[in-house]
Amino acid sequence: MSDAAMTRDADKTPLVLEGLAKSFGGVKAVDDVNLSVASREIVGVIGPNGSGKSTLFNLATGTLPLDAGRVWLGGIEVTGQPAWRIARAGIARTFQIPSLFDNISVRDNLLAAAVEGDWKGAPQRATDVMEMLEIGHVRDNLASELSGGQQKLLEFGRVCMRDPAVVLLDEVTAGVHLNIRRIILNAIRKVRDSGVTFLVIEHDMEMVREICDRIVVMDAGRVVVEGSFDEITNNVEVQQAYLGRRR
Ligand SMILES: Nc1ncnc2c1ncn2[C@@H]1O[C@H](COP(=O)(O)OP(=O)(O)OP(=O)(O)O)[C@@H](O)[C@H]1O
Repeated sequence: MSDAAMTRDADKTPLVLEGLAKSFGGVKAVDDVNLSVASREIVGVIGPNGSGKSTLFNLATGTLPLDAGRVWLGGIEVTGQPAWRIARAGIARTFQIPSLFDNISVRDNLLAAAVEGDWKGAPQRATDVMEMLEIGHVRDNLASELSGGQQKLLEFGRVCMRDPAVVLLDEVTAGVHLNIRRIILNAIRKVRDSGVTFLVIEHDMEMVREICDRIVVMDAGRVVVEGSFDEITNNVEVQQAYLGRRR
């Protein structure tokens, strides 16, 4: 961590986003978003296409530079730091399209993720992760030989190998077979129970209902509503956001 890093001893909240903002030309992709995610909480981020969900993830992980705002991980400010350094501070993410090493095996993909994160006990952890995600039978296959769903499992496995405190999942179950969806849901719960905090972008409302403790709804770059599944599904503003009507 650089000298510029600041600590907030009183607040070890795993993830705090304060006033995040990002515009592309005239489009306010993320517009003054504030969000705290508590330890072991699974928070869902939903909203129509183009509402700013992926941009929010890119800002939180340092993949995109912020126009304004601050990011805190476990009480340590990481605002403005490069993505690799923010990753080392304990945040890991998946992408809508898995980013794997195509030409090495499943097991080596997992081990490579540990090299980037925490190598301690990596070979055993890789075995445990493959068992949890039910991909042990393809351990020696190249990543490029996997089905789309297996690639999603492997990407989630790579996140687990980094031993993060906070995980950001970007539509991790989109387009996968029901069986793979079940494996991912169970794995998320198991990893959460081990002490990890999740922020998940999800279009699958059934998954949101099953797994999220709290849901934030984005529309046009802003958080419009926050609450439980029942609260947000009964909310008029949410219905307006999804139907595309503006106040
Ligand atoms: N690199 C970029 N350059 C220009 N505009 C961008 C860029 N990335 C995002 N945008 C715009 O910012 C807005 C928010 O996009 P973003 O991808 O964050 O939304 P999203 O909620 O993740 O959408 P989806 O559900 O379709 O993935 C959109 O208007 C989008 O066109």
